[in-house]
Formats: sequence, C-alpha cells, structure tokens
Amino acid sequence: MLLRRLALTSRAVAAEPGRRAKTELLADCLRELGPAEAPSAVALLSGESQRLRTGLGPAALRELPPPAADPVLGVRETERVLEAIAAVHGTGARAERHRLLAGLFERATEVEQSFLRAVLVGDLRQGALDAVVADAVARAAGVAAATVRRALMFRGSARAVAEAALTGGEPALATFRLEVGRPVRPMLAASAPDVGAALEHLPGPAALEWKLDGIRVQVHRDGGDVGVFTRSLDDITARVPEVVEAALALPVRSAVLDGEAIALGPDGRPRPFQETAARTAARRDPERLRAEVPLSPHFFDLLHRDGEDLVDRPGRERWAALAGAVPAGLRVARTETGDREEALAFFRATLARGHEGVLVKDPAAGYRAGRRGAGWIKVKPRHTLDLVVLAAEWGSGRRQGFLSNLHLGARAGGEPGLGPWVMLGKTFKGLTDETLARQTEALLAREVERDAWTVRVRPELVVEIAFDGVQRSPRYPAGLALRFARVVRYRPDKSAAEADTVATVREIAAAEGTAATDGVAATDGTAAAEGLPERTPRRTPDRDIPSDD
Ligand SMILES: Nc1ncnc2c1ncn2[C@@H]1O[C@H](COP(=O)(O)OP(=O)(O)OP(=O)(O)O)[C@@H](O)[C@H]1O
Repeated sequence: MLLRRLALTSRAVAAEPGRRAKTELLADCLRELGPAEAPSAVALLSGESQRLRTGLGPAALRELPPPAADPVLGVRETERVLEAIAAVHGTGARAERHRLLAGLFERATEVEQSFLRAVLVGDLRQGALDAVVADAVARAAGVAAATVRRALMFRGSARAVAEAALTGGEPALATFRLEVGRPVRPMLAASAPDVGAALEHLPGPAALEWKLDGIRVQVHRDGGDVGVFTRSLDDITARVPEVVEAALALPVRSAVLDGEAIALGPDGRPRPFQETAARTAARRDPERLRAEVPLSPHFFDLLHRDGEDLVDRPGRERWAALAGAVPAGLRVARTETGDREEALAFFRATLARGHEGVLVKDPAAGYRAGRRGAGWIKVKPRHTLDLVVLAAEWGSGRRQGFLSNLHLGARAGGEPGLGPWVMLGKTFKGLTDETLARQTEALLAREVERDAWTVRVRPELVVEIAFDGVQRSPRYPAGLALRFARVVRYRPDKSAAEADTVATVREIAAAEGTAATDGVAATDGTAAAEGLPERTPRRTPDRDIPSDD
C-alpha cells in the first residue's frame, strides 16, 4: 500500500478535532493496510518514530530533493529505509544518512514529503497521538481498546502490539504480560487544583500519599538480579547502587516495585530536586556521588511478588502486599480517608515536611499505564504546567548571546480552531546561568527559523513552569495567558506529546474563578486564592508578558 494513503490520513487526522473521528479515520487506514503493513504505519505514527529518527537536523531536511510527481513509495518500504538510516554509524555516517534520506525524498510526493518531515522531527501534530493510535489499532483488529492498552503497558513497542492485535487478536495480545526484568509503562496521575476537588473525583474514601519530588524508579528484582528503570523506561541500575541494595535486602524472591528515589537531608526533608536529578543523570562514579548525596528509595506500589502478578488487584490489596514486602521506612507515608478536613490536614502536614504535594488515589483501582481513568490524582500547592518551548528570544545585557525569553506552548489537545501548539506566555524567569547556557545550546540544535530577535524551534523541549494564575488575554490564541510564569526546571524525561493541554489550563482558570467563593484554594494556601486578574487587576497584560527587550 502506498505511503500516500497514510500521509493523507495523517493530514486528515490532524485536521479533525474529535477524538472518536480521528480514531475512525486511522482505523480505516490500518484496515486497508492490513496486518503486513499496518504495524509499519503504527511505528511511523507513534512515538516509535523516535527510534526511526535519522539524527539529521533541520538544515539537512532543507537540502532534500523536490517532490516526485507520482506516488510510488510503500509504507513498509519507508519504515525500512528509516530504520536503515538510523542504523548508520561510524565515520561518514552523516553523509551516508543524508544520501539514503535524499533517495527516499526523491521518490516521495509533496504530501508524502511533508508527512516524512513530521515523522522525522517528531511533529505529527495529531494530539494525544499514542492514545488515538492504540484505539485505532483496537478498532481495526476488532478487539477491546483496553486489551491493546494493557499490552502496550507491558511492552513499550506499539509496532509489536499492533502486529499481535492484527494477526492474532485477543489471544495474541493476552500473551503480553508483566515480565520481571522488562519495565512496564508507568501509571500516571491526573491533577486537581485542590484536595477537595480530587476527593470529588473519586467514588469512595481515598488514599492520600506523600508526593515526593524525586525521580520515579521502577525496580525489578529476580533473585539476585536487580534492574532500576526511570519514568521513561531508561535503565539507571548502575547509577543508583543504594536502590539496588535496598531491593536485594527485601524478603522476596522476585518483585516489581514502583516508587520514587530522593535525596533527603539529615532532618528527613528533601534536598533540592537538582541534587537528586544530578545523581540519576550522572553516568560516572556512582559510589563517590552516593557518598556525597545518598538517595533513598520510597516505594508506593507493588506490581509483582514471588511469581504472582498484582497489576489487576485493587490499590488497597497492592498496598497491603507492599507493606508485607517492604519495611515502613522504605514506603511513602499514606492515609485513607473520605473526610475532607482529615485529607486537608494530611495535605498540610505533608507540605510542612517539605514535600511537593499529595497523591490522592482510588483504593479500588487497578494499576493502569498512563493517565487514563484518573485512579491517581495529584494535588500541589502551587500551579505548575509542563509546557513546550516553541521559540526563544535573544537576551540582552548580561544575557546577551544567550537564548533567554522562552515562548511557552501547551498542546491544543484537539481543540478546534487552534494550531497543534497554543502559546500561553513567555518567561525568562527562574533560569540560572548554567540553564541559560544549556538551553541556548539545546534550542539552537532544534532551530527551525529565525529573525533578528527570535529563534523558532522544533517543539521538543518540555519545561516545567510555575505561575501564579491564569488571566484572560486577547493577545494569545486561546484567550488565556499565564501570570508570573517562571521556569522550575527542564523535564528531559518527558516528550512533547506528554505536555499539558489547553484544557488543563482552562480547568485551572475555572477553578480560580470559584476559589474565592468555596474557600478551598484559600485554605490550601494556593496562589489560586488570589482570583482571576480581571477581578483583582494587579498588572497590565502587557507588563505581565515579560520580555528581555
Ligand atoms: N506517592 C506517590 N505515588 C505516585 N507517584 C508519586 C508519589 N510520590 C511522588 N510521585 C511522583 O509523582 C508523579 C505523579 O505525577 P505524574 O504522573 O503527573 O508525573 P509527572 O508529570 O512526572 O509529575 P510531576 O511533574 O508533577 O512530578 C509520578 O510520576 C512520581 O514520579
């Protein structure tokens, strides 16, 4: 089947706002492609295109041959060429990669070329694409979406899951199981503006746990073998010997644990996040670094113990199993309550100990990859969003020569009338000199175009932004802008597809609108208690959008 079919579908999916309609369009295309070629299409569309990246920058993409008049490229063939390009290494690799890519582009029509460019820079503008692809695979294969998602949780490769679904249906998908030693996609949390709102989302009493601001660790132990994996499933076993030792000391033969590793001070309060991050990022000298900044693991879930899978068990049972396998000092603090006042007291006590916030969890929910289902809800005292850097302005004065003022975008998430990325504001606040230098380098590597002041970049870098509120602003595409935005940190463990959506920002704005009347935000001490700016104007919109100029 011609690549043209997939490229046109991809374009139609991007233009279609409705999630269900997106899924239909893609499912039709996958059905037509059939079991032999649909897995290649899934690999091209999904995050796996990462694996197919050629390592060639935008300059190389500009120097490619003009489009062919007639479509000749096949889907499988295209995947093979991209795989071959990604596999080229050693001296002369750059030239060889470029030669292969030029050969591919030479044979691609205009619509195919633009699809390929999007695949290569990871910019397939389709919003929540992984979820749409998973649902479309289910539909094309005639299996339940939950079965596909479950298989994806156990096996990162969407291609492998698509192949199994389309050739062997439910029975083939059922063979994807938790395997000790192979990391599973982690369960993630939705967020709520305050504890009361989080409790309302859950059917009955909730469990509240400390939200530790460390690094997510998934620990697999099989006898004397231990593997430690991050949120993005990178293997960091060699960097965290103390986590390995803690796992080996547990009274189990095999286990899969989920938790957070964090550097704590002698008083038990968290040390600055950067210290934990530096530990898990450093490849060298783990023993020396360990002596300087020891990490302690704190587990909050148990997915497997001694041959028994617990993934589908309710949270309460998994927690009981965890308590039976892991000593209290290595577990996160937790309470169960349906009472709002009690929950608030736990939240305040957690913050008083220096932690970031709480996780409000449904004790009846199974462990499910991703954010779907909202069995876990996080509540933090301040607003933060994970946004994508769309462009940056050159700094002035002390920051001359550095890209400083960041243009911040949320995912449109399929909202009609908006592009794929929705700009919400700019900031140069919160950047240390070191971050400034690093971000300049990282942004220039992603340059798409520039004028005298601004460099527009590929939307790939995710940055965590704190802000004081959301204000109405006709100058921004969603009619909303962030107040007093500042950089908390870059999030190299997140991809742009995981950035927050405009819908989340609208929810925050809506919650702020009610904060002054229901009083919850005020008692939590959140900035939201200040209310929307048009009710309590403090600065003009112009001055709220800081610029280095
Ligand atoms: N008790 C806990 N239960 C679950 N996750 C926890 C807990 N304590 C800390 N965490 C961390 O909080 C995260 C939950 O929030 P989420 O799933 O949204 O991930 P995130 O986007 O990395 O969150 P954030 O940026 O707010 O830390 C987990 O990924 C984990 O790293």
